[in-house]
Amino acid sequence: MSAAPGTDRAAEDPRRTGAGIEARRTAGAWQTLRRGLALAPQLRRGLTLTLLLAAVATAGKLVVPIAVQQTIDVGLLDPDGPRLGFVVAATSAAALTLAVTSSAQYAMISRLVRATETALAALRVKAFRHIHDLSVLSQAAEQRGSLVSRVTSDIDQISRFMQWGGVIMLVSLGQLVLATVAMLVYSPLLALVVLACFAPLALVLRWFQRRLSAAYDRVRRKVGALLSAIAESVVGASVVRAYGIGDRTTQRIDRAVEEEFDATYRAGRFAAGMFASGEAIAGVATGLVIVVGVPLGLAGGLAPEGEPWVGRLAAFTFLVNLFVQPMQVATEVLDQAQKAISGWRRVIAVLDTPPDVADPERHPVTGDASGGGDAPSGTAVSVPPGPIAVRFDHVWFRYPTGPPVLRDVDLSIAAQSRVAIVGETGSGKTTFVKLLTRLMDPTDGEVRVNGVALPDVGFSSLRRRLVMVPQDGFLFDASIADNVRYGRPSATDEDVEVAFTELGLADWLERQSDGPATPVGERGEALSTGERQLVALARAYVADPDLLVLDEATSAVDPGTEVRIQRALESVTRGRTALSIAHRLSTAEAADEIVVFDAGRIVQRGSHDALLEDPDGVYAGLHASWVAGTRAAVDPR
Ligand SMILES: Nc1ncnc2c1ncn2[C@@H]1O[C@H](COP(=O)(O)OP(=O)(O)OP(=O)(O)O)[C@@H](O)[C@H]1O
Repeated sequence: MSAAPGTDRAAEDPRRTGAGIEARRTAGAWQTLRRGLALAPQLRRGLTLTLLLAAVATAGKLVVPIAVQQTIDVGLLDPDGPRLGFVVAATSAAALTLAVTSSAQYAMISRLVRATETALAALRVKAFRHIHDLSVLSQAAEQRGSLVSRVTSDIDQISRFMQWGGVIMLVSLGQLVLATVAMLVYSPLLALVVLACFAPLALVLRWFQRRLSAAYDRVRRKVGALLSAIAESVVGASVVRAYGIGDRTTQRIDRAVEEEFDATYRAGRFAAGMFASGEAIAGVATGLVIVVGVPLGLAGGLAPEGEPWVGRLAAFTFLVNLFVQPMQVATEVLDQAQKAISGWRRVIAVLDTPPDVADPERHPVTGDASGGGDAPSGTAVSVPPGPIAVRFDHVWFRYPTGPPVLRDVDLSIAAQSRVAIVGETGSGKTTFVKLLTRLMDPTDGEVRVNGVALPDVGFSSLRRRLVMVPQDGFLFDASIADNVRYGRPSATDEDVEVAFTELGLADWLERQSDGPATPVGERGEALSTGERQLVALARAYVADPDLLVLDEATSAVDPGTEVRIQRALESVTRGRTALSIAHRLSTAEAADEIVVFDAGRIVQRGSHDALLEDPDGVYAGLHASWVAGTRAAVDPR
């Protein structure tokens, strides 16, 4: 053996370890935003025009206060009497400006929505494809499920911020600056009064926002708990009924509903408090503006000597409102910005995790499995045509968390031979076939098909020529025919029926209520375990691979179905290289060769009869227990 078998390339890769992912999660906000923008270039497209429109929309906010001031001071309170012509001109100009700025706002928001949705849709596709590629080694199926939901909610968070928070942030900031400048121009003293009122509000809002943020976190946790309580009770409905634990399950759901209600109500109260205090302080500030402004105006402190000041005071009350709005939303927007940045961080961390098993068609085999590279590399090859021969060249494998489970497996399998893989539970059989079908890559050594190393083979060629029928033969919630078509999407109804006939299952198919169109239910629940296997075999048959890998189901089926499965297996493996993980004596007996695994090593190889000649061998032991098991099944006494 050339390299230390305990060295797991995947597990040692710093990009894939927990520490590596954690480091990326704590990357700085600026760095994260830059990476985020690089990953979603559509966000930057046309951004200059969008920002310009935002500036126009924000400037428009000053139209009303200025129009009010001009109408009163210049139009109505002119020393020579009201100038109605000016009032009409001023209000018309204001209306026109408002129409322009509202259109600018509409255009800005729709541009922003289009840019973010396009970018985030592309990001979603990229992230989900990548999660799919992360495959079996580092994650169990459930972990992948939670990764999918995490990425979904992270991207939603980013989208919410980009479309709502981002706009508000831009407009609010501009609004705050404009309102402050306008107030300072009209009256620096009154402006100071307003600023003094809002200083404590900033503190109050910060306090509310902290609590609100914690309260919303709690709501999210409670919603999660509620969903999992409901999902568990639905998925495990049969166990709940079988053990009569319906009451306990209902109580758990009731409790979860109550806690979710409490959390939401509490968060709602904080939000109400936050907005109410903003409104209250705006009211106080407006009151103070009047209280301080009127004497100030009367004393000539609001306008130059001889000029009217009432309009300025009225305009001030509008400016206070313009000033308070950004203050009210600022903390919430900042909170959203934080969440969006941490969402970006997590999505980037997922995208930066190199796939355990990279498709050379999509991820170049240059050692740079950066995860983002979708460019065709041109290095992918196809499995050479003809029947498939397999070579395991001193293969070692260990899962990231444990000791080696395959040890120096060195094996050649001739094309078109039928091989049964046998061994005690946990001896490494499933791991062996996962390496053959490239669900995982060896820690050390190499697997080749027709002389080509598996990592060089493009997935499209690999999946066409090598098919694995897993133990549970997963069925989708569709008809029997549609499930079979997953093996070859172009298969016609006739092809499907021919497949069942060829496998000796025509009579079974006919007996189904609606023939090939019979729905199988969720996960195939409307069929028995054995029947699900029959459909899975028909699916493998229409896929017409050159190498078929079967993980035989361990669950017992009735003798009639057992005979059908054996017959179907016999047909489906004919003329192909076939490897079966055999849990049944009959499968082992029918094989051309049996490979016996024990504690990760191949300990015996040969035909059934030859292997039985060694009474102390592992195979003889397995055989004895099969025979005993079969006898017990026939005669349960
Ligand atoms: N995802 C995993 N992570 C860590 N260890 C694993 C994982 N999958 C399997 N193992 C371990 O690898 C060893 C071999 O497992 P494998 O599933 O290949 O055995 P098997 O011979 O197919 O068993 P069975 O007949 O029960 O299916 C076992 O010790 C198992 O605990």
